[in-house]
Amino acid sequence: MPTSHELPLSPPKYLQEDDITQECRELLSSLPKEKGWVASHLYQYQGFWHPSRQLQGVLSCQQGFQAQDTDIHLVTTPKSGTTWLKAILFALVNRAQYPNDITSQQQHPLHANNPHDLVPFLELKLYADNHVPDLTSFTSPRLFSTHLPPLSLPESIKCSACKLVYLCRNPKDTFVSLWHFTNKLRPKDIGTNSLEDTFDRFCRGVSLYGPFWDHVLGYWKESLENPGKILFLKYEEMKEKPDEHLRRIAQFLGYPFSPEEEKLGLVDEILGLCSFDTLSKLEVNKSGKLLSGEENKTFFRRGEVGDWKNFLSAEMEDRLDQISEQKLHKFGLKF
Ligand SMILES: Nc1ncnc2c1ncn2[C@@H]1O[C@H](COP(=O)(O)OS(=O)(=O)O)[C@@H](OP(=O)(O)O)[C@H]1O
Repeated sequence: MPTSHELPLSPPKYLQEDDITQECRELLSSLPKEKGWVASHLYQYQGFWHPSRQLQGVLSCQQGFQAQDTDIHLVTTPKSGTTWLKAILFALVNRAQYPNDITSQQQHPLHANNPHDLVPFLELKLYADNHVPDLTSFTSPRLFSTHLPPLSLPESIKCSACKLVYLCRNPKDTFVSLWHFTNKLRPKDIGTNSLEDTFDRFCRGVSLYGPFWDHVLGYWKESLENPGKILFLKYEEMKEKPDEHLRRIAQFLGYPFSPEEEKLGLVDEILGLCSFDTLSKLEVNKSGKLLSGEENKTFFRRGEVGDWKNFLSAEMEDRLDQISEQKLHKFGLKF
């Protein structure tokens, strides 16, 4: 018998693929399947690619989640700045609750909690592992997050008056960020994915919640049709004029800054608290972990626009530009 210290460590939750229901198992066996970036496989469900554990969360939240009219949902493509916008939305919406803490920036919940713990993903946290979450402790407005494409959102999100803030990022930086992130999540003994191989899969749409272009286009069209429900944002624009965008988000959500708050410099306070520099240096984000096993530090890498230039060849750049042109330009969407 091995002693406890000789037992192999169980893999982090995001790599566990057994904890799924019979219903999900049957569904998986009927779906198109490709090699995964981190977990063994990705499955194509409702047109988008998911690892099995994630798909279980998708099914559970589609079946169980009941939206409320006052809910706020942050919807993003993976690696588009979700962590940043989670922090911003949390600080914005809860600013009356922590007024002095924003100013002193000492006791604010963002100092002790990773943004993913404050604004949980529906399918990756709350409904993961076929869990039925108790949401009674969430006070209005409830803040949730998801990477789901429009078609896969729980019906009640589509039907209720809740608001959606959508964030995406140019596909080149998105891919480079995703490549680094998924390589960090892979167990050491299986090694890293090559840039070329994963690039090809990204271009073919076979990536987490991919095809990237279908995701972005779906929400772009929805936001044009229903601008009061969906606010469409780009990481690059947020980086360029963060204060302007924070005011836009506040207005859209019905939490505009008052003249007094403007005078107090609250916009800059929130942006400072949620900046890459501040968040990435906090102890919780240097050494903490999410319940699902990802280390908090994996969500902070460089936080810049244009880092793709350090990784992609001219041919890769061309290929991504061509796909974007072909798929997005005729709809008036450019990166
Ligand atoms: N505060 C802040 N400001 C600006 N940018 C930030 C911030 N926090 C995280 N990041 C950068 O966002 C990238 C991670 O994307 P996500 O947070 O969307 O990841 S995830 O989808 O939630 O896994 C990743 O981008 P890259 O650095 O290009 O990899 C992070 O570094």
